[in-house]
Amino acid sequence: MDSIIEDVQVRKILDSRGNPTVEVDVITWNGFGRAAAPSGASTGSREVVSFPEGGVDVIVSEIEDIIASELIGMDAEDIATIDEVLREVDGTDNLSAIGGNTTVAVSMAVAKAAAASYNMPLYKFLGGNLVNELPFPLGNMMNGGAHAGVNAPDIQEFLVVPVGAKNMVEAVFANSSIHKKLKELIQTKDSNFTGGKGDEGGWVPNITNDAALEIQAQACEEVGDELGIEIRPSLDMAASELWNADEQKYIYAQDGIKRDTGDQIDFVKDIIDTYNMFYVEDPFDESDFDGFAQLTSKVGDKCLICGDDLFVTNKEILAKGIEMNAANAIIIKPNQIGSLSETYATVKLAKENDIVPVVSHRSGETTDATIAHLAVGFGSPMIKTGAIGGERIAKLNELIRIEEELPNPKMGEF
Ligand SMILES: O=C(O)[C@@H](CO)OP(=O)(O)O
Ligand SMILES: [Mg+2]
Repeated sequence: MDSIIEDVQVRKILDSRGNPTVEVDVITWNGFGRAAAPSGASTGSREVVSFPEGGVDVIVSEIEDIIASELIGMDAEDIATIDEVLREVDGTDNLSAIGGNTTVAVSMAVAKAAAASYNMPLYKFLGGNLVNELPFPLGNMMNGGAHAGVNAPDIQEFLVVPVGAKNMVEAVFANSSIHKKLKELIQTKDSNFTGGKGDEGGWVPNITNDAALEIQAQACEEVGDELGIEIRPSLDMAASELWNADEQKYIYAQDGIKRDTGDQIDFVKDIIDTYNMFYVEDPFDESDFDGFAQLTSKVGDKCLICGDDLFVTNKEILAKGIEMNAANAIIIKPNQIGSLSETYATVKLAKENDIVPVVSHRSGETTDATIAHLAVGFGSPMIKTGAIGGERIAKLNELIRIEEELPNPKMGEF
């Protein structure tokens, strides 16, 4: 009774890039849940479609009523059934009729309303009373590729993980210290640096990939020494954006270099060895399971090789990756698959097969902090959600609050 849905409301709001997105309110007899959907820039081709034709306006003017009439009277606790109803309402495989961003925002708002109906935080509603692990923040420090301008490095994201942090507060502030340190270090390499930032709050320097890798490592070492904790460099190469299918090469425009798959394997392996990388995401094109598998077999014992565009949070595609030993980590973005229950199914399969699930933001975000709760509730040892900027700190600060609430908090285990 407490969690019976009484109303569903959809509105158009801004995302961090100034684009429209959907926010959904779900009202139950005794609760209320609100969630907003993010948007990607370097999207995987097998992701569900974010918005229907006509965009957010059509969702508000036409789809809201259809969803509300289906969901009113249902029990918000029954998330999986509600997610099925949303898929039925849509009727397509890729959610193009009502949009994966619509379904995911409804799905997350339903879960939050169910939790609120019983006066519970979402992480506890999803994970139970015994969850006590917090995710290490994978923080974005410098941006290139599709998240930055023409003169930036080709590698999309230069990230760090404060693997030695003993708690969330220490981890979050270690990342912000690295961010500050990098501003100084960029200035030594790029005298025209304006302090400009990319879509996720990382700096956008006009320097080569090599120079960026060097100062990333230097910042980790210097700040790590100052704070007395180990901080490791990481990357999201978003290599689908670099792959030219006609030439069968990865194009590094900033460096004027083209690499075939063999060169790319050597290049990435060399970076991992040289800089002691903790984590490398999407080092190959989204269709190249074989390239992923080759790299994972070479370095998977010492580095997380993570599939984002490769797996698009899709359980069936992950199953193929598991069979091929393509990766040992997976990015978890609810709006790639369109619902909370399908997101959970993918996380579960990953964990059962020792694949590290990394709950993640998108490059276009809102101040919605739901993914902080998903990371804790699903027991994800790492969360990728930037380092600074309002829409990024919304999640990090929520994790600080969750740490304070937990009776026995500890950092996650890999
Ligand atoms: O590639 C990525 O991992 C993400 C988030 O960092 O970017 P986007 O949301 O543009 O896909
Ligand atoms: Mg990625």
